Amino acid sequence: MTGFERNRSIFANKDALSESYQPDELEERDEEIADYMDALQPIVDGWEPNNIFLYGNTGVGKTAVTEYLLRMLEADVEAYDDVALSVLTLNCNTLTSSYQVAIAMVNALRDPGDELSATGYPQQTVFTKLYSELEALGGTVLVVLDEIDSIGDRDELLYELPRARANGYLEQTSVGVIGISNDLQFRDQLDPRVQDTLCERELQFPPYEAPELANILASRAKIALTDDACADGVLNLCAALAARDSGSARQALDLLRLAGETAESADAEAIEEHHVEDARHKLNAERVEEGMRELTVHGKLVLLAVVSKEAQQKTPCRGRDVYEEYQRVCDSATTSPLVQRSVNNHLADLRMFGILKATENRSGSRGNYHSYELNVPFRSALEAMGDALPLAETIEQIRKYAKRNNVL
Ligand SMILES: Nc1ncnc2c1ncn2[C@@H]1O[C@H](COP(=O)(O)OP(=O)(O)OP(=O)(O)O)[C@@H](O)[C@H]1O
Repeated sequence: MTGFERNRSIFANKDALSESYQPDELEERDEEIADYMDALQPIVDGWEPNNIFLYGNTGVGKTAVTEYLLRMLEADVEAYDDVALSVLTLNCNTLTSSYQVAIAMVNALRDPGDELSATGYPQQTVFTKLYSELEALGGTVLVVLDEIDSIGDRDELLYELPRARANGYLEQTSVGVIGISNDLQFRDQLDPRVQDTLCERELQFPPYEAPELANILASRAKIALTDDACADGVLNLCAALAARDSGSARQALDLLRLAGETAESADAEAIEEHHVEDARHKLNAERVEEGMRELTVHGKLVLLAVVSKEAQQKTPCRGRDVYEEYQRVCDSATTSPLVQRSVNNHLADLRMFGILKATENRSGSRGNYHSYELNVPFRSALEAMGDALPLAETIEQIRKYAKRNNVL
């Protein structure tokens, strides 16, 4: 066995393709940056900050542009003695109510050891503690709430925080909230009063198109890859695939990184288009597997029933056939089955997640019904279920059927 040896044939700085990397320059967002700067301008002028709501699909640069502009803003306001700016950034992805967000804000502002516990206070008490932490800061405080939609409809803080000064809770401090979301419906679901304050300035980031993604990739590849590490057409292919699927720069960068890793482990001298294709398959499979692992136990058992029907080459099949198979699967898992209506709900969810495909059939006077089949590769579904369910024997049986029927 040979030992470890540094490999720098493809990557010069692989970290430049990672999620945590902060690029010095942002490509293709000049217009959005200009609007964003305009919305932040009152802070530099010494006035009350705007509240800003920023939305757009995943991976379109909302966080990257926000971090870039706030770094710039913090540096530039140093020139003005009458502006004291503090920025408090919070990712709300695990915080599902105003209460939890307020606790997290207080704790981010307090010294270690002096934090609030996560439960046990009336909400208004937590808000009062938050106001006193904010008041102690003085000046302008920008509160950035990324993934703000996680807060759901328990959104009182989003109403109260921007009005804290007007309502007399703060005297020395002005608060501006920047809410960031990739849930396009969140804004519309907000209480109209919250909408009015929070969405004082709205910025929308559209998905990237292929030529824009190609430029983003080219500027990142200069830092991340060695010279000649990319065959002609590779960056354009990554850009085209990501543009067609999501318009996400994250997806384009992930594709390039994974294609580079594939090329590296094959000892290739450069990344070729077929490495990108391999990377795309791997990323798709990972995405589906992640989705499948997050299902509830019965969601997984319903999916396993469809996998089993597929192994027997009996798909597309009707809901009631899936239900019979599901009852057998529950039997082998020694789990009590749900009623058919609940299984139908699971089938609808699996379809919504893109794991199953359903075709509508007409059956004359008895109305329409759906036929279900897998919408993901059989092998990925079987492997994900193998990892997620303690049903080795049943899964082995399904694998045997699948082999016999050339499904696997
Ligand atoms: N215009 C750009 N120029 C350079 N890199 C970019 C640009 N836009 C996005 N990126 C890069 O793409 C990745 C994803 O961007 P970012 O995290 O800002 O997306 P997002 O819109 O906040 O997504 P999400 O809603 O999923 O959090 C990051 O690595 C970021 O550096």
